[in-house]
Amino acid sequence: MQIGMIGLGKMGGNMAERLRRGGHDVVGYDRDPAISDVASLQELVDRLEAPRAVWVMVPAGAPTQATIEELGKALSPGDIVIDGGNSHYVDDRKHGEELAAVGIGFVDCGVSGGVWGLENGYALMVGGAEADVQRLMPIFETLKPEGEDGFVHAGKIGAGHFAKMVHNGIEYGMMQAFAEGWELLEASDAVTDVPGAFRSWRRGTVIRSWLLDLMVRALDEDPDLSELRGYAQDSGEGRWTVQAAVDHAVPLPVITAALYARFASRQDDSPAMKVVAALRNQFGGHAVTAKAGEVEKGADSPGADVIPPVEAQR
Ligand SMILES: O=C(O)[C@H](O)[C@@H](O)[C@H](O)[C@H](O)COP(=O)(O)O
Repeated sequence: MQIGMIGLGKMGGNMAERLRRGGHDVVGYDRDPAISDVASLQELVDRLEAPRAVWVMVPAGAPTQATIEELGKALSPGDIVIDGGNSHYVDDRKHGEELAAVGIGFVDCGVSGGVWGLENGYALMVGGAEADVQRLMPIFETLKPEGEDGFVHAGKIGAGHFAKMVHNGIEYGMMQAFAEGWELLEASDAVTDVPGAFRSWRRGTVIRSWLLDLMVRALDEDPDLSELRGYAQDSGEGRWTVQAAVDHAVPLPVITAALYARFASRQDDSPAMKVVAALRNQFGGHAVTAKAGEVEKGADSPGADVIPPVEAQR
């Protein structure tokens, strides 16, 4: 079928390519004229036959909001907008209502698979009215991985991004568990081949998974990850997962800790731990470490209350 794709970056560009390979007629628009098929969003709309389907694949937040507002003015009743970015499900409800007011359908679609999706297919989590989703099935069929799984019509508008948000929360927790296991193996001298241990877990174990495969790939490229800084960004989905958990009073200790570990990774020096050190010094005279890195003496001798690693105690 014919579809417009707005945003031809590493996700939208690859999705447009997968759709073309699947026989669809894709008209792509990007702010970068070098990769765009048309000069403007209006030209994209003019090039599509009504009733149109336009897939928005731009960063969540203000860029998605601005694009949907523009489409609300340029499209006609009966057309459908699909938001395939990592939008907050709360925004979907607002976008759905705004477009419905001018007769335009709206479907939210959480997309997983990253840069591997072009070849492997993208897992799709869709929210919207049954009739709109059915109309878009040829597109979803081409984008999704081959076989039965990799697609869900999760519920009404917002459900697709809600499902993707929870998926990402799980992603945070799983990645953090691999990360902590790796740090412990590296800290101890018990296992002399740490990349080998991870590689061995890819077959037969309970924790074999794509994330484990990617971990092995990263260790193949840089066996002790010495090229990287321990600094992890986040793009919002983990925060929204924790916020939703608070709204529903659902305990989410693992995902919350994984999110906070990312925040901690961005601090060169922890303000909170300064307070802990200062209070230990105040009430117990325990040693503190000065900014320059020298140990300042408290009532204890420096390091007296530091428990040595188990290996050193033997
Ligand atoms: O399923 C996926 O393909 C990923 O989850 C993808 O959507 C993206 O890599 C994350 O959104 C990154 O999220 P953070 O920047 O929050 O780690």
